[in-house]
Amino acid sequence: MDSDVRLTGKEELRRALRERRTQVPEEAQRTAAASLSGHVLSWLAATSAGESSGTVAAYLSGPPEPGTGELLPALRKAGYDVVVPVCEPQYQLSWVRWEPGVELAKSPRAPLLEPVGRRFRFTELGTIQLVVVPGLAMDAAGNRLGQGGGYYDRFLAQLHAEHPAAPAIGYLYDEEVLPKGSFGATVLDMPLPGAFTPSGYRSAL
Ligand SMILES: Nc1nc2c(c(=O)[nH]1)N(C=O)[C@@H](CNc1ccc(C(=O)N[C@@H](CCC(=O)O)C(=O)O)cc1)CN2
Ligand SMILES: Nc1ncnc2c1ncn2[C@@H]1O[C@H](COP(=O)(O)OP(=O)(O)OP(=O)(O)O)[C@@H](O)[C@H]1O
Repeated sequence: MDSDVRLTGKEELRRALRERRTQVPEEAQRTAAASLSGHVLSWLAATSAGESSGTVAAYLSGPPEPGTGELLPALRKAGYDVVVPVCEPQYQLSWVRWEPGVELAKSPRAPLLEPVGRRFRFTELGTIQLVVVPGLAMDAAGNRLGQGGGYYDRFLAQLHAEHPAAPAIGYLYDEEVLPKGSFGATVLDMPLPGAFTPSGYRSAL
């Protein structure tokens, strides 16, 4: 993970970041996923004053994303309801409850697996303690570079309008927290307050 990422156009930057993720050795992937999971659980324990209830909206990672395979069962074990996104038409997300062993099916809209089961709008989920947001990078101002669908920008705009207090935090490798201005942001981009990384929670400026 020590190769430089050239700071050029968004598409080229996405390609370089995806490529760098594919270079992370398996052992380092496992260690990173375990650290990330631990930081999310510690953050939740610290912010919810020991009350492990409510919903965490996370996602099912696919290679080469930082793994959530350890995080999701740890969240359930700690007492949270866990939901993961399903891609709907017009780049909307709905949410399905995740449990260990839940049946998965290939999304018709994205190269991803999604749980089979009842779909909820986020407004039906009760208290959202945390949204764990996927992405390829965050800059120091909290701007997020995602996969390019705009699913999370739309969702986070709706979430912010209805539940302004619900925290939405990135889930990245350390090297993906980039200097401010590393990529262009528009008014539609929803800045994050910070990101979980294997070394800990990294707050945006
Ligand atoms: N694990 C994970 N789940 C996630 C996301 C993510 O980043 N990671 N998403 C974060 O947003 C959403 C899906 N994001 C997507 C972003 C772009 C495209 C995309 O480029 N689709 C192409 C067709 C791709 C194909 O079928 O090969 C397109 O719409 O033209 C698809 C999904 C919801 N679930
Ligand atoms: N709130 C919104 N309403 C309508 N269109 C939006 C909104 N947010 C983003 N878009 C559009 O979605 C497209 C993709 O946006 P962008 O490149 O920022 O995606 P991304 O954040 O990388 O992707 P994702 O959120 O899926 O990870 C752009 O055309 C953008 O204009």
